[in-house]
Amino acid sequence: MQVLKFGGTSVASAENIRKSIAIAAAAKQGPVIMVVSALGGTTDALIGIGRAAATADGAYRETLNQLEERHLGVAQELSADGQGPESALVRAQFEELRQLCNGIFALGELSTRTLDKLMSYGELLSSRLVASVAAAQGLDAVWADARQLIRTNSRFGMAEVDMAVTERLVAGFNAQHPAAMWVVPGFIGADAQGVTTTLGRGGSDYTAALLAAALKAHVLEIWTDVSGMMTADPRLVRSARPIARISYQEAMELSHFGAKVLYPPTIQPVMRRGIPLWIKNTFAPADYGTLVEVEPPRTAAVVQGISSIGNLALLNLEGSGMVGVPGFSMRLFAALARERINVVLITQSSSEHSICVGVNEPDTTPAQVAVDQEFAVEIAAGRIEPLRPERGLAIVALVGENMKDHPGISGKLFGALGQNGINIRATAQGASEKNISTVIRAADVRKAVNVLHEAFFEATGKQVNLFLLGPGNVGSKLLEQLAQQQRHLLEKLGLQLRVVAIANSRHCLVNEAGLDLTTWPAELGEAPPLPLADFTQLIIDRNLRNSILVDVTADPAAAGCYAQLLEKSVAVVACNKVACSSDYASYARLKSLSKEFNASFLFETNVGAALPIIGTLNDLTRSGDVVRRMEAVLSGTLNFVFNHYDGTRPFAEVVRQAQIEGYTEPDPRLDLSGSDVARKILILAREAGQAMEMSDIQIEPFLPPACLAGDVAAFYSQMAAHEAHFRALYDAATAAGKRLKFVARYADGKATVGLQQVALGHDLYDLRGKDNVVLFYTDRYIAQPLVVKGAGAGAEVTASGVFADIIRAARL
Ligand SMILES: NC(=O)C1=CN([C@@H]2O[C@H](COP(=O)(O)OP(=O)(O)OC[C@H]3O[C@@H](n4cnc5c(N)ncnc54)[C@H](O)[C@@H]3O)[C@@H](O)[C@H]2O)C=CC1
Ligand SMILES: N[C@@H](CC=O)C(=O)O
Repeated sequence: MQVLKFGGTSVASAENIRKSIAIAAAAKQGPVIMVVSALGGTTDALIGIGRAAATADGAYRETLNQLEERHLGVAQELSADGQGPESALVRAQFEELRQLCNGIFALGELSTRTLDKLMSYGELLSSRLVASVAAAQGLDAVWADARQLIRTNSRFGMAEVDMAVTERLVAGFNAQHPAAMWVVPGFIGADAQGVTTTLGRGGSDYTAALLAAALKAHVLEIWTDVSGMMTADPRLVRSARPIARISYQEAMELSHFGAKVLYPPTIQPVMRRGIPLWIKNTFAPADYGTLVEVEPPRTAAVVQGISSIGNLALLNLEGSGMVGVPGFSMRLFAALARERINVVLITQSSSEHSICVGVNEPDTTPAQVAVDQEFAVEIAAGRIEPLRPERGLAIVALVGENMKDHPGISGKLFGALGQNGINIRATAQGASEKNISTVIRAADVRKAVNVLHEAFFEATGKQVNLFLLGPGNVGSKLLEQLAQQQRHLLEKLGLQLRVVAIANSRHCLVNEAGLDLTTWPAELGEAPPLPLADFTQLIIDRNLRNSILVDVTADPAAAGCYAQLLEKSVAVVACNKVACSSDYASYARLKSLSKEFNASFLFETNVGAALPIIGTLNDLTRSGDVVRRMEAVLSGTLNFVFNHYDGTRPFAEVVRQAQIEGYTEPDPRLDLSGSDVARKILILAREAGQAMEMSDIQIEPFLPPACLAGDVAAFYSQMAAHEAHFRALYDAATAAGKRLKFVARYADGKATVGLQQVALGHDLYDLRGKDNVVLFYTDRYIAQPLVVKGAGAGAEVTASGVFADIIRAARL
């Protein structure tokens, strides 16, 4: 004996009905019971018709005609010569329906009893059609009226089944009709008086389970339009995949919490009898689907699925008067039960100071009224607060029986949500540890489910969403590197980096699915402008998981956006030095926001481009070492200039070459004035633990003041005019057998930057090209410093440093 249930889409057209009959006819373990739903969309249409008729809206007649046309169309297609009994059958059913609706119209009333009768026609029609066609195909098929098989009470709309009577009725029918195939309407039953009832929306699954249990079937198959229960809602998570085998308990948890594939009450009757339940796809019958059974083989999967349900409200009952007083919970739940309000989730703090329950959002106001009435005396006496509802929430839950043997699952769950700025309003976990539920903002559901799916199901492919400001010299190199390394990142690091937005000061290009990193330059030129504030808001509003702002500008305004983003747990990676070298309070605030909101704030390239200078300093201080002194060459531009200037070419020309080769700041006066080096030593001192300000750095300029008096063009012409000054500096150093180096020094909370003649043998003497070097003297590195040295400027290396920070932020 095999019970197969076909859902609304599986019988929505003549073609689908033929497919479904073919599947049932091929069933190996006959006899077969086919339980069918109404043609997709019929039940909603019938409800609409009934409501219209009850409110004297004559339009119900037209809708009824349309519904009849649809059923007649299917019937005609199904009957071989267009003259089969199916059309007459449909007409007869619609004649009854018309009379019923006219009665509703005349009375102006639609009781739950009448609504059940009205809705039953959907399944009565579909099942009669299927039975007739199956018989016409030569199958030994009979139509079995579920109202003579499923006995319920008279709770119309959601009738409860009397299993003992149902089993007797099913056994009696079985004895009288030993046909190879029964076709049964799902969803409906009848009470002791024979009045039609319904089992709740989705109840056809339940009908099938009841019959399977009554007949002790080998298997119950639910044929639907998806290939089984998925690891998450596929409308939310593109990479969701079917779960092959799952326990009854897990299936129950998943179906209760939003996996719409299965009507939750379905599992209980088959579980009681240990009958396997197989969810299959009518449109892809070769797919394995999901097998729900007593004890599925143990796999490595700890979490089987992630479920989500929206439209939730939390009701918070709080007050000191509750502590240690028995009976408060009982009164709360009794008050809700009296209003027939379903409690979806419960949590209570161990202090007993508050109880929090989750209810369906539409129940919020009735719940609030009922509870405030119940506790009116205590509220008036100030012993408890009036009920505080919070709307706009949702539940996201992890489901899996193996969770109970694995520590760290909750930690991973909370960590993944926390890193993405998703605030958890309440949690619930039963002692069985099959389900860990979190209540979050409804607006965060998509992000949360994706983040958790990545954390628990996707060993490779964490999606990271980048928003890039400033595709200039460094930024465009970075985009080039990202494009080249995408495959490597996915294969080796399991990172799927997507650039969602690129903005320069004139245009902004956005694509949530990820921009094409080969065509962006042309597309950006055509893209509309987007003010910086709107760019920041775009990042927040898109609310994408693992979002990172990559600031590759030199703009103070861009740096001004970091705080707002960190507060939303959006990570910030910056080679822009403005934020870390502005006033100490702002720098410290960003560092603390990064900690508080668990979002990386990384800026390794602020000093020495991609050289691991800040990382090394952090490693030293994190392990308890104390930086006493630093000596450094921190300007790639100045090192390049003084390494290349020997009087044979004008000084200004060498500076211009440094700019063309991409070592200078967008404004080269910052390099030549020493300000850029001052910013860098300030950042190092701060990272070493000193609360220093820019005004604490002593800058010893070597440029004649006239060079900095005008704009960049004047800067170049003034340098040319002061060639003799630069020549004299060079000649003096050479005469002393020394080299010119622009040196930064930090010791005892004080720092200086300035041009110096460095003698042969000094650590800074032999520093080539655009290299940087930092010598750290610490409590552990006393006589011999820890030295970091290498290329300290240039678009390629800087971009690679930003890239490394992005990877760090992504892997947090
Ligand atoms: N070149 C180097 O060796 C190193 C550079 N850096 C830093 O890299 C940053 C960028 O330098 P480059 O690429 O050479 O400069 P760049 O001038 O070539 O590029 C800057 C880009 O930022 C854009 N931009 C400016 N304001 C913007 C805004 N409000 N919104 C969006 N885009 C904006 C500009 O349109 C331009 O595309 C600077 O902060 C610099 O200090 C850091 C380490 C080394
Ligand atoms: N302009 C800077 C670039 C890196 O910060 C330099 O020359 O060092």
